[in-house]
Amino acid sequence: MVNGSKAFSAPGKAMLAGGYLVLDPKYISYVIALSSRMHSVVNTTSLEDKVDANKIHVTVSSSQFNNDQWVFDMKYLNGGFFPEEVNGLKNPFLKMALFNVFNYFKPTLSATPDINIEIFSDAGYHSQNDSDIKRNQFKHFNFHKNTITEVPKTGLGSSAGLVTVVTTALISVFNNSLDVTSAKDLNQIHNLTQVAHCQAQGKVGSGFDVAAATYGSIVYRRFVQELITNLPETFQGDDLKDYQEALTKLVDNTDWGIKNDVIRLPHGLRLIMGDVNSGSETPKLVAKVKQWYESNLPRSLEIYTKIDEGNRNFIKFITELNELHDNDETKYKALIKTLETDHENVMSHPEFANIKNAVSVIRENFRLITKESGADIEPEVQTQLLDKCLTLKGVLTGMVPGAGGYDAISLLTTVDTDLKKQTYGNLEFQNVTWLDLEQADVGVVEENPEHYKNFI
Ligand SMILES: Nc1ncnc2c1ncn2[C@@H]1O[C@H](COP(=O)(O)OP(=O)(O)O)[C@@H](O)[C@H]1O
Ligand SMILES: C[C@@](O)(CCOP(=O)(O)OP(=O)(O)O)CC(=O)O
Repeated sequence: MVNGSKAFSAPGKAMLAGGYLVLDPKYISYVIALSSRMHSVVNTTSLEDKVDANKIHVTVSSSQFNNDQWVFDMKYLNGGFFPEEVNGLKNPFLKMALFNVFNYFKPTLSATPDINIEIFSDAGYHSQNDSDIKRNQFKHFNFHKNTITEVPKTGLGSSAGLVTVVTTALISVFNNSLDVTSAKDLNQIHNLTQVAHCQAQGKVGSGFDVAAATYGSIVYRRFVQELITNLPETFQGDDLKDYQEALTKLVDNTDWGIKNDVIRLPHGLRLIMGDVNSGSETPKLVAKVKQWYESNLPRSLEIYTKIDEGNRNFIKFITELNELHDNDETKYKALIKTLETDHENVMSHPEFANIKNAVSVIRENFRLITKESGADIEPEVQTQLLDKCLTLKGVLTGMVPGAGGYDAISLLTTVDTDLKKQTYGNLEFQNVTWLDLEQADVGVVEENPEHYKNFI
C-alpha cells in the first residue's frame, strides 16, 4: 500500500465518426482524445491517523467547484464495502468507482488507511464564465463560484474522465506497482471504470468516452452491454460474495471483445472544436433515433449501412493520408499546404476528395434521420454553420461530433490555420466559440503530484 502522493490524468473525447451506430457492437467508431484532461492526486494517511480505526474514510475534493467535497465512509458489511457519503451528498460517479474498486480489491479494514483524492479538471470541460484562473509554475486551472452540478458542461466527457482518474488513483493505493504504461494494468483500469461509469449513469452508453479516457485516440468497437448488466444486483447489507466473484471474473478473465486500436490524426492536421453554446441531451436523442430505427426497418438498416460505409471510408482515407506521410513526406507536406494556398481546388486532390465525400455521405444520412426521427442530430443551423466552415481556408472537413445536436462542431484543419483570426468580426460565426484545445492521442498517464500544489 502506498504512502505519499501519486497523480494521474486522463483525456476528454470527441467522436468524429460512428455516432449512434457504435451503440451496436457490429459497428466501429473513430474517437479522438483531447488535450483537455481530468486529474487526480491521491494520498493516504498513516494507519495511526485514521479518523476511526474501524472505518475507512475516502475524501474526494474538487476545490475548483466552490470547494466541493464528498466524504465516503466505506461501510463494511458481510465481507463487502458500501460507500456512504457522510453528509448525504450525491455523486453517483464517485460512489460507484469506490464501490467497484473496493469490492474488487477487498482490502482489510484495519490495515487500510484513510484516502484523500483531489480532482482537477482542465478548462475545456466546462463553461469558463464566472471563473478565475489559479496557477503554479506547471499547471493552471479555472476556479468556479458554483458547485459542480451548476456549472454548464461543454460535452467532452467529464464524468468518464472523473471515473477513470478516480479508479486509477484508488487502484494505485491497493497496487503499489501499478504501471499505467502496461497493457494489462490499463485493461484493469478500463474494465473497472466501464463497470462503475455504466452503473452510475443508469443507462448504457457505448463506453467510447471511458475507452478514450483510458487508451487515448482509438478506433473503438463496444462490448456487449450484458457483460455489465448481468452482474448480480446489489443492495446495502447484501452478502457481496457473488458480486465480488463476478466482478473479478469480468475484470480479469473475460474477453470484452472491444476494439481499441490506437490511432492519430494525420501529421500537419489538427482538430478544432467550436462550442455552439446551446446544449443537447444525448439520452433523448438516442431514444428518438432508436424508435425511428425500429419503426423503419428494413430501410433504417439500409441507411445505417450507408453511414457505416461512410464511417469506414473516413477511417480508411485518413489512414491513407498517414501512410502517404510515412512514404513520401515532401509530397505530403506540399499536399497539406494546398489546403491553405489553393483551398478552392481541394476536391481536385483525390486524397482530400475521398475524405470529404465520406463525411458528406455520413452527414447526408444523418440529416435524413434528423428529418424523419425528430432527433436534431444535424439540425439546419448546424448544417449552415458547417457548410460555411468548409469554405474557410485551411479547413479539410467538419462534422457534428458524437450524438450531434446543438452542442458543438468539429473541424479538421491544417495546424497553421487560425480560425479565431479568420472568423473574427464575421457575424456568420458569432455564435461559435473556438475552444482552446486540440487532439492529444494519449490516454491515462501518471503525473507528478508536486505539480498540483500552491495554486495562486
Ligand atoms: N471536476 C469534477 N469534480 C467532481 N465531479 C465531477 C467533476 N466533473 C464531473 N463530475 C461529475 O460528473 C457529472 C457530470 O456527468 P455527465 O452528466 O455524464 O457529464 P459529461 O457528459 O460531461 O460526462 C457531474 O454532475 C459530477 O457528478
Ligand atoms: C450517440 C452516441 O453514439 C455518441 C454520443 O457522443 P457525445 O459525445 O455526443 O455524447 P455524451 O455521451 O453525451 O458525452 C452514444 C454513445 O456512443 O454512448
